[in-house]
Amino acid sequence: MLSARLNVGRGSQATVATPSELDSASVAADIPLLTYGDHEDAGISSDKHALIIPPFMSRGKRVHPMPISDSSMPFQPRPLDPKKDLAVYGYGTVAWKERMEEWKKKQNEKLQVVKHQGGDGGGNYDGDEPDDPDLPMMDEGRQPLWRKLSIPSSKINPYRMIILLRIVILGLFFQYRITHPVDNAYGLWLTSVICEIWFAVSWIFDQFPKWCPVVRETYLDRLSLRYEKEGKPSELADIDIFVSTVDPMKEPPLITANTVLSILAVDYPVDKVACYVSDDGAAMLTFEALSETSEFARKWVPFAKKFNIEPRAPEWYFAQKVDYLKDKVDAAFIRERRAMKRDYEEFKVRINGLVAMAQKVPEEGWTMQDGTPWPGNIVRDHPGMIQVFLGQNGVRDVEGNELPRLIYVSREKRPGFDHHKKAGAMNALMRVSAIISNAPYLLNVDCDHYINNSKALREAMCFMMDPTSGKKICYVQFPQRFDGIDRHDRYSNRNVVFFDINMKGLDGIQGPIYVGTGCVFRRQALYGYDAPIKKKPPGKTCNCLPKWCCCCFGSRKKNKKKKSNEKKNKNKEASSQIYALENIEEGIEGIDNEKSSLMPQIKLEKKFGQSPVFLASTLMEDGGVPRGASSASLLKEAVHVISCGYEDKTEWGKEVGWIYGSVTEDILTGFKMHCHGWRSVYCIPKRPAFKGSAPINLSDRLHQVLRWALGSVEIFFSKHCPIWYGYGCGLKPLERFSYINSVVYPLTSIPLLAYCTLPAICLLTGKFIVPEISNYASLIFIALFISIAATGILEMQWGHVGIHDWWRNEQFWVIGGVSSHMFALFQGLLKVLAGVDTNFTVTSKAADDGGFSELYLFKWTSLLIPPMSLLIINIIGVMVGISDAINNGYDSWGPLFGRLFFALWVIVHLYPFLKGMMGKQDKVPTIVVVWSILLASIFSLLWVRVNPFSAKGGIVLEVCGLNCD
Ligand SMILES: O=c1ccn([C@@H]2O[C@H](COP(=O)(O)OP(=O)(O)O[C@H]3O[C@H](CO)[C@@H](O)[C@H](O)[C@H]3O)[C@@H](O)[C@H]2O)c(=O)[nH]1
Ligand SMILES: [Mn+2]
Repeated sequence: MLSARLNVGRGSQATVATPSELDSASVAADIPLLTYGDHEDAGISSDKHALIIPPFMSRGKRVHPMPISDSSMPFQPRPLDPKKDLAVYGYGTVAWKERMEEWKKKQNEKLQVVKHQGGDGGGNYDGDEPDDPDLPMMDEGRQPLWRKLSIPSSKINPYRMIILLRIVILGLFFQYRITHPVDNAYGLWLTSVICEIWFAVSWIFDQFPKWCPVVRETYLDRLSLRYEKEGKPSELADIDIFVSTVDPMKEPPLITANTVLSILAVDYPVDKVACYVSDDGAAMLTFEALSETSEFARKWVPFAKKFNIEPRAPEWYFAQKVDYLKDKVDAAFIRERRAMKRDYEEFKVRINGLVAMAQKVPEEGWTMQDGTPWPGNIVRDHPGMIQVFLGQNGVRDVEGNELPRLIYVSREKRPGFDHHKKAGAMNALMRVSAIISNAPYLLNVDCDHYINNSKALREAMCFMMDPTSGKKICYVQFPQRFDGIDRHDRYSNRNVVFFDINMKGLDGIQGPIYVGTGCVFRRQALYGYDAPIKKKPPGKTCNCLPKWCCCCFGSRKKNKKKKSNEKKNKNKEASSQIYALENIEEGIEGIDNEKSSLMPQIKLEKKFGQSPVFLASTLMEDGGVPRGASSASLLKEAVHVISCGYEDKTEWGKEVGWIYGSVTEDILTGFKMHCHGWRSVYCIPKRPAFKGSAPINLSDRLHQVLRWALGSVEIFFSKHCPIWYGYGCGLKPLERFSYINSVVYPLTSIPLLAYCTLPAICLLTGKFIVPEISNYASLIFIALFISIAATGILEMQWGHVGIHDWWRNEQFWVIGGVSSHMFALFQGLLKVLAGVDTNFTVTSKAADDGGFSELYLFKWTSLLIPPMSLLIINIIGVMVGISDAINNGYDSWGPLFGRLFFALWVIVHLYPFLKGMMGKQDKVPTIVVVWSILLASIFSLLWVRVNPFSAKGGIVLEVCGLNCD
């Protein structure tokens, strides 16, 4: 039996025993399983073996040496990277080549008559993107890695025309509305006009960011030609991938495991991928499941790569049907697929076994295999934990190939500290990854968002690594796509209108907003730096000009920096010198404002916190791990940077990393970057890059929308409100419009609620919000109606959105508006006025996908009251109106028509809600009925009292009585 040492905080050490099946031959000594504790602990360095964190398999079939080597050796965690190491030996080669390529490209561009196809009204917002589709270049590898496709002018120009027309019509409409008050229903008229003005304003904010939509096309083959030259190691950049998970009960480990497997099997050089899993729940279940996953990955990854399968998340892969007869699949594949399926099934059984075991927590908490208690037993009060499950040196898959790294991280939690939910978790991962792998790019995904297109990372790299435009890009956002949504998408979970229309529009301005998952970042952009200033036109040779001019060649700067790093390859103590030198260089080269002022170490510490290793890593724009630090200190450092107090008095969450202060940390984080002048890019590969799950029952969906809206309200009331924040910085006006739209939309719930109540009031009182309509007025109304429909239709056309998706979106806009958004508004106000904290209710991700039983699941929530009440009073209104008309004869049908139309508009929008309420059993839960009838009847009675419509009052109650049982 082998025992492994556990690094414990507060000076003690414990030993963890792993099962006896451990292959002892592969391990020479005690190996720590899990690193945790606080920074002050010096225990690590006292034990030589503790310097080695093994990527181990807890059920222990194999133990592998750790990529972080012994302290006596210079720290060298990865094999030579040709791009970086070339820089060390002869800096000239790469940079020179790039310059040549750039020069040639520009020459070619000059020769070309640049055709601007279609819709240049919006034109090219940022000058130097490669816009020309077909430069006849000789070498495919030198061509741009992507190009922008404008929407054909035949589609976009009519769209713009209609928008302008709609503005004119709106103007006429308001002129009429304001000059024609309704004398006998002044209140109704005023309310409706105020609502309409609000709708018009919010329409403007929503509409204009869609003025110039673009889509983009990537060229993966060119990326490959450029950076993966034959016979040479790949020059693609490293990527650290972050997976966040918090509650293994709501986020089943099998789902997280699938996401992790899809990451480990991604089509990218293995030594350039590191997967970090953040466990905010400090759950031993997650830990154990990950351990199983790393073992299963050794079979899964080679299989997935060998047969080039898609998607590389086994659950979803095996859910696909393969027609063995149709596609002439080869026998080896069939055999191996079958075997793999069996293996996966066994894996699932093991995971489910773990889940079953985790259902009942033992009284004394969880115990690890050696009998020591699991450090995360108290979820709110536990040390930081790090475990490297897979590393690169020595960890092999069953075919003997290397695997990407897999690292479990659970940041320290102590009572009395604000952990900042997901944003805090992401920031902790950012620091750990900076110390362990420090890739220049990061990808973050929710635990349920697996990689559906194994080339997704390459897609992102086409933008990020593009020599001309890449440097300005802070992130590449992919649309969120979903599995397991009912065919009708009843609650508009797919969000197609947002992902296929709004986001494409934003891509034509300054880039899509960040949506929290499926997004590849430039690490430097997350560090709160400004975007690089626009390059000077090439042609000037840098060689003959003073050094400060060299900012036109970022690559040179970096290589220089590498060089200086290389030389000072000593140890941590010498690192302060590195900063000084780095900073001098930065200062001279003046690449960005913040770094340009000589930034002494103290200043850096104030910004990033007190970790010399981390500070050093931030200065390496090209990534890579600072040399000269011992692995002991790195290990200590990694645990140190995930400690609770680390962010105290730093800029984390304020200017650096994921930004705090809102449960929708995503909007805020992206917003900050755009304010720093960065541009983002929207990438929609043909095969969706990522797929996730969405809440499919009504209550969960409403709660999700509530959280989003609450996040927006939080931003609205914060200093980061886009209405006031960040003028005079890099944020473009139309981009600002969109951010304003994304934080004010919950306010629309108030006028929306009023507007949905109006038709019922009108029907009950026999009054209306418009006076007797003239011909002119009806013309305007019809024109407005048509222009609204036309913008919708044209939008659907250029966005390739179906009418069904569009309609669902409209419906859910009303449903969510009158329930979730309104509650969010009040919760947000409570937070501002009374300091009541908001919490992040995680949505449950269903582990089994069959049958949509979830769809019909009914969970009571007060969110259901307002839409239900609206529905009831409008139905009552319609009945009263009709019976009234029947009583009063033919004449009263004319005026009734407008009111009925208005009420039916509300009812059809709320229809999916009604269906959701019915559940499967066609029965509305009693509590909802009671509440809604109560509200609706109080309301109706009030109206009966208030106005002399009393003759029909009896009918109100009668109808109600008939209707409601
Ligand atoms: O304290 C927390 C709370 C949540 N999460 C993670 O945050 C992610 C998103 O949670 P989920 O409940 O799935 O929220 P959704 O509404 O589905 O998520 C969308 O909206 C969120 C903002 O509200 C974004 O953070 C997400 O990336 C985006 O997919 C999950 O991976 C969680 O594990 C944490 O890591 N720590
Ligand atoms: Mn989710």
